[in-house]
Amino acid sequence: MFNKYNVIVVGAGHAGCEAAAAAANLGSSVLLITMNMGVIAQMSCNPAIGGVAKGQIVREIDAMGGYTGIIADKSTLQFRMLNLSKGPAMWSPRSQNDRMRFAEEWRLTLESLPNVDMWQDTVKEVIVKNGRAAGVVTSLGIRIESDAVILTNGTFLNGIIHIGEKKIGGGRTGEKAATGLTEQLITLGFESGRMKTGTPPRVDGRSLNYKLMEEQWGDDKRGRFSYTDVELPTIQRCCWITYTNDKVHEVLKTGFEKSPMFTGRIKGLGPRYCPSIEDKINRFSERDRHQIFVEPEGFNTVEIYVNGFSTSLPEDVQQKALRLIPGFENAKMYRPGYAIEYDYFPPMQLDLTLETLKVKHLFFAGQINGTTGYEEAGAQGFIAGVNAHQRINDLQELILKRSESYIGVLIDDLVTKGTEEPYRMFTSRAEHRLLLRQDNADIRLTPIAYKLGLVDEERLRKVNKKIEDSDYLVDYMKQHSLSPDEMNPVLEEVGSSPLQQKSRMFNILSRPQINISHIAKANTVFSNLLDDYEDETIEQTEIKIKYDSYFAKEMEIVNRMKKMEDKEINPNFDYGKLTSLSIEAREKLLKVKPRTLGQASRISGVSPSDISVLMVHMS
Ligand SMILES: Cc1cc2nc3c(=O)[nH]c(=O)nc-3n(C[C@H](O)[C@H](O)[C@H](O)COP(=O)(O)OP(=O)(O)OC[C@H]3O[C@@H](n4cnc5c(N)ncnc54)[C@H](O)[C@@H]3O)c2cc1C
Ligand SMILES: NC(=O)c1ccc[n+]([C@@H]2O[C@H](COP(=O)([O-])OP(=O)(O)OC[C@H]3O[C@@H](n4cnc5c(N)ncnc54)[C@H](O)[C@@H]3O)[C@@H](O)[C@H]2O)c1
Repeated sequence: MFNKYNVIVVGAGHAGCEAAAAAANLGSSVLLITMNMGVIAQMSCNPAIGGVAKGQIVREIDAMGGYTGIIADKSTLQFRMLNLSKGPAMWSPRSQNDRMRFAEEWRLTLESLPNVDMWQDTVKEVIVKNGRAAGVVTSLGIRIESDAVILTNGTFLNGIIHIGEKKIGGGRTGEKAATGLTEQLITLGFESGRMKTGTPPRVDGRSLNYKLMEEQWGDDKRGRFSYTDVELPTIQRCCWITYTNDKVHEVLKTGFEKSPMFTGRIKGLGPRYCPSIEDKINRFSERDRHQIFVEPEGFNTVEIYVNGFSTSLPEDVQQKALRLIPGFENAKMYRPGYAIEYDYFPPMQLDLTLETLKVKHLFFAGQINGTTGYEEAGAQGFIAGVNAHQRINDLQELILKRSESYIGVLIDDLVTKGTEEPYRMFTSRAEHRLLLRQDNADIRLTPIAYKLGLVDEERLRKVNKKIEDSDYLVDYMKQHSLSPDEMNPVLEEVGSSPLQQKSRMFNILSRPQINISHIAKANTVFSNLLDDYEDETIEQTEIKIKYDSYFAKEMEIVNRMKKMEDKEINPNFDYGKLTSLSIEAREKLLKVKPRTLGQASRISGVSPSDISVLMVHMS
C-alpha cells in the first residue's frame, strides 16, 4: 500500500512535527504517522510557549528554519518579555497562545510541505534489518519501509492517567496509550524508565468573577519569537492573577489519602520544578497562599486554564477547593486535572545526533527522552529530523555546541549525563548563557543552518545586515559626542549625574540608567539615523555596547575550552585497554561513547585524571 519512504516520523506532537518538517525541507520523503490526526501539535497542558530559557530555545529553532516560533507568533493571545529588569542574557520571550489555532497552524504548515505525507495509525514495532531501522509495523498490521525512523511518542508509551483513586490507560486525557513499542525496544536491548507529569483543571470562563482578580496584560510593545515577518494577531487578551488560601489548602488535604502521589500508586518521578498544588502545600507548608494565573485557552473559547493548580486529587475535591479561590466561587469545571505516568528511554542511549547507539538510523526525540516541555521537544525533533536526513544521505551531521546554543546544552546534558527526572531547560544549565541570548539566536545559528540548506539566502542576508548595521551604529556611537547642553536635561530626568564636558555617545550609553532611546531623545540627528534601522538592530547595538566587556571575557573562556571541545575521540576507541582509567570511567565512557574530550570530561564519574590518561593515549 505504501512505497518506501526516506524517513518515518512516529507521533505528531511538538517533536514529531518539527522532525517531519525539517527532514522534508531538506529533501527527504517523509511519512508522519500519528494515532489521531485530530490532535496534531496538541499543547497537552499550558497553552503557552517560551518562558525563561525555553523562549531562547524557540528563537534558536526559528533561527535554523523550524516552525515553533512562527506558529506561536501566529497564535499569540498575549506576549510578555520576562526578566526585563535583569541583564539581556535573562530576557525571555513568553507567549500565551490560542490552543486550537496553534494546532491548526501546525496542521496547515505540514499540509503545505510537499514532501510530507500523513497517516493515522498506531505504530507497534520498528522494523530492524542488519542493526538498522528499516521501517515500522502499525496496529492495522501494515508494514511500511523507510531508510530511517524517528520516534517521538511523548507521554503515550504505556501511559496511565490518575485522577484520585481512578486509573485509566491513556496517553493524554481522551486519547489512547501506545502499547507494544516499549516492549519491542526492550527486546532490542534498550533500557526504559517511568516518569510522571500532571495538568490542572480547565474551567468555564463564564462562571468566574474577574472583578476579584488582578488583571494582567501583555507588553504594550509586543515582541515575537520569529525572525521572519509573521503577521501577528491584531489584539491581545488579558490574563488574571488570583491566589489560593488556607481554606483551599484544607479542602485539598482532605483528598490526600486518595492522592495517587501520596499513596505511592504513582511510581514515576515528576518534574521537580512544576509541582502539583498538593505537592506545593505539602512541601512548602509555611506558605499560606500560592499564585494562580487565570489564562484564556483561545481568542474565542470561554475555556480557562488554571495555571498553578496542577493536581491529580479526586475530581470532587478539585472542584470544592477551586470554588474557595477568590473569583472561582461559582466555577464550573470543564475538565479535571490529572497526572499521567509514561515510559521514557534514558537518553544516554543516544548519540549527540539523537540517533540511538544500539540501532542505526533510529532516532528518538521529545518527551520519550525524559524531557518535559513543548520547546525542548520541538528542538529535539528539529535536530533529529535534520540528522535523519543527513545520515541516510551520508551528509554532515548537525551537532550544536554548548557555547553556541541552548539546544546544544540540552542535547549534550541528556546524552552525556542522562536524566532521572523530567528534564527542563533553565538558564543556569548553560555555562555560557551570556552568549546564548534571545536577541542573537539568529547571529549564532542562521549561518550554520544556511550551510546545511535549512534556510534560504535571504535569511542569511538579513542576519548579516543586522550584524553590519549594529557594528556601524556601535562605531558611530564611539565617534560621536554629545554636549552637556544636549544630554543633561535627559540625564536629569532619569536621575543620572550631569556631564561636565562633551562625552562620547558610547560612554553615555554604558551608564546603567541610560538606554539608546535616551540618547536619541537628546540628539535629533541620531534619532533620525535610528529611524532607518530595524528595532532588532537597535536592540543589538545597545546590548553590544552595554555588555561588551562581559561578552569578551566569556568568549575568552569559550576559546580556552575549545581545545578540549574540538579534540575528537574515535568512536571505536578501545577504552578497555586503558587499565589506568578508573573502572567507573571505563564503563561510562563505553556507554556514552563521547564524541570529544570536552564531552568526556562532563560524564559523571570521569575524573580530571581520567581525562589526562585519555589525552596521553590520544596524542
Ligand atoms: C498532562 C500533561 C501535562 C503537561 N504539562 C506541560 C506544560 O504545562 N508545559 C509544558 O511545556 N509541557 C507540559 N507537558 C509536557 C508536554 O506536553 C510535552 O513535553 C510535549 O508535548 C512533548 O512533545 P512530544 O512531541 O515529545 O510528545 P507529545 O506532544 O506527547 O506528542 C506525542 C504524539 O505521538 C503520538 N503517538 C504516540 N505514540 C504513538 C504511536 N505508537 N503511534 C503513532 N502515534 C503515536 C501521539 O498521538 C501524539 O500526537 C505536559 C504533558 C502532559 C501529558
Ligand atoms: N506538568 C509538566 O510536565 C510540566 C513540566 C514543566 C512545565 N510545566 C508547565 O509548563 C508551563 C511552563 O512552565 P514555566 O514555569 O517555565 O513557565 P511559565 O511560562 O508558566 O512561567 C514562567 C514565568 O512566567 C510567569 N508567568 C506564568 N504565567 C504567566 C502569565 N500568564 N503571564 C505572565 N507571566 C506568567 C511565572 O511567574 C514564571 O516566573 C507552566 O505552566 C508549567 O506549569 C509542566
